[in-house]
This record gives sequence, structure tokens and C-alpha cells, in this order.
Amino acid sequence: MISPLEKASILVEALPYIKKFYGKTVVIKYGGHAMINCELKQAVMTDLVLMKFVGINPVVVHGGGPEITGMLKRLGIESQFVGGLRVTDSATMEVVEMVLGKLNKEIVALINKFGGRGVGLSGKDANLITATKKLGAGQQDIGLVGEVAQINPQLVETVIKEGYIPVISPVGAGEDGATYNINADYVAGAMATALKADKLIILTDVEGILADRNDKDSLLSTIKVDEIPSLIERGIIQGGMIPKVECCVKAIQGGVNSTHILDGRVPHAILLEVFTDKGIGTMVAP
Ligand SMILES: Nc1ncnc2c1ncn2[C@@H]1O[C@H](COP(=O)(O)OP(=O)(O)O)[C@@H](O)[C@H]1O
Ligand SMILES: CC(=O)N[C@@H](CCC(=O)OP(=O)(O)O)C(=O)O
Repeated sequence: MISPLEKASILVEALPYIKKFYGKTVVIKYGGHAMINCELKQAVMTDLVLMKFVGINPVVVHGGGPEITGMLKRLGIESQFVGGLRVTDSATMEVVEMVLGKLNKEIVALINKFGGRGVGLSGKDANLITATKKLGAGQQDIGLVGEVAQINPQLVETVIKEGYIPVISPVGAGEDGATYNINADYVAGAMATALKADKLIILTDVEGILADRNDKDSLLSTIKVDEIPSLIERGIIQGGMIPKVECCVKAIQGGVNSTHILDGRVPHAILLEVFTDKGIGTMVAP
């Protein structure tokens, strides 16, 4: 964990960045694969609390894919994915909502433990996220998987203004009354746009976008939006990385200033990105 002395020295070096981002909103997608151990979770929470303390507004959108898969397995249900999206029947949806609810409160409790004031929300609270049914690749029916129809950000804006750190789980309210399971990357991108965030940071379990997935030194520190289709076509960006770049692109098109895919396994990755010139990971740029 970060010591008070380390915290102070970070703060001194961070002063110009604190001025730059003061009052701005930063949406952080905290992915299941980045929530790997207790120490790292605590480092992420101290980063969020520190940001809020200096006047920057973090908003967390969390995932929990590995934890959902683990719980389904314990219940004897095999997970099935189509194009990176979990096929979600109503029994699976119950488990998804349950696991995400538990993770949400764990994150909130950790924020509070480190001196912040976390508030957990699901997309159903005040219709924060409304969703419509999303079809899988080849128009396949993949059940209760949703796509974001609309974000109604007023509740989150109020929570931010009152000094809290909102923590949002990627569950959507369907106009048809159903509950939808939405990939957390898509929620983070849409939330960043709706909140007019300055930055979107996606924490995951790799260094960023690699030109060669077997070589961690092949990190692409910046990629431009118009390079992405070819990177996907050539199979360089695949699987779970596709929704991440797609959501960065949407966020940029929606007016977010900068989007980043970072290694959540690096302690204090968020501070290294926000409070240094060089940053870490991959920046997806216009
Ligand atoms: N070009 C690439 N560079 C790095 N990782 C990639 C790339 N293409 C695909 N990936 C994969 O994307 C994964 C991250 O997506 P995912 O597993 O869905 O993460 P999360 O649970 O954090 O949302 C990486 O672990 C890696 O296996
Ligand atoms: C439709 C769909 O696939 N939803 C995801 C929601 C959680 C998520 O996105 O978690 P990560 O960010 O940890 O991957 C799922 O059920 O796994």
C-alpha cells in the first residue's frame, strides 16, 4: 500500500496535472481481469480516493466476467460466449446481477475504507442505463444481452456534485421490463460520453494493445481511430480487446478528450496515467 510520504511526493509532482484536470470527470472501467488481488484492488481504491481528494471526479464502471463465470461454474452452469459476449438466459441473468451486486458493494466498501465516499449504483437505479436486446454475431439470439439505449446521467451527476464516488454495475433496464446484461466496456464508453468526461481509462490484464501478443515490448503507446479497422481485420486486436477499442472510439466520437487502455496489474496505474506526461499503456487517439 502507498505510504503517506509516497502520497505526498506524488502530490507535489502531480500539481500541474491536478490543475489541468481539476473539476473534470474521469471514467474508469475496472475489469474483472484487473481485479486480481487484494493489494492491487487497494491500490486502485487509494488512487480513486486521492483523485477525488484533489478535486478530480472519478466514476467507476466495473465488470466481473471471471467472477460471474466462477459462480456459474459452482452452480453447474457452463458459460458460453458469442463474440466476447456471455449468452445470458434468465437463470444466468439472475447470477450475473447477484455477482455484480456483490462486487459493486465490495468496491464501495474499499473506497470507504480508504477515506472516500463510494455510492454503488446499478443501471436500473433511476433508469441510469436503459437497454435494448443485442443480437450476437450473425444475428444470433444470445438472450438477455443488452446494448445501451440511453444513459440518464442526472443521478450520477448529483452524486458526483455531493462529493461521492459513483460505482456503477453494467446492468441495464429494458423498456420491456427485462433486465439486461451489458458488457462493462460498452457501459464505460457510453457513461464517459453522457457525463462529458475528460478521460476514459480502461483497466485490464495486459500492458495495453500489443502489436504481437507474445511480446510485451511490442506495446503500441498510441493508436489512431482510423488505424483500428485494419488492426482488427489483421487479427492484431481480437477477443476481449475489440469491445475496449470500440468503446474508446465511441467515446472519442462522443466528445471525450482522451481514452486509455492500461495494465491494471501495475500498482497505481491510474495515477501513472493521469499524473504523468508520458502515461502508460495505449492511448486511443482521434
Ligand atoms: N492486440 C492485443 N493486445 C493485447 N491484448 C489483446 C490483444 N488482442 C486481444 N487481446 C486480449 O484481450 C484481453 C483483454 O480483454 P478481456 O479478457 O475481456 O479483459 P477484461 O476482463 O479486463 O475486460 C487480453 O487479456 C488479451 O488476451
Ligand atoms: C454481455 C456480457 O458479456 N456481459 C459481461 C458483464 C461483465 C463484464 O463485462 O465483465 P468484464 O469487464 O470483467 O469482462 C459478462 O457477463 O461477463
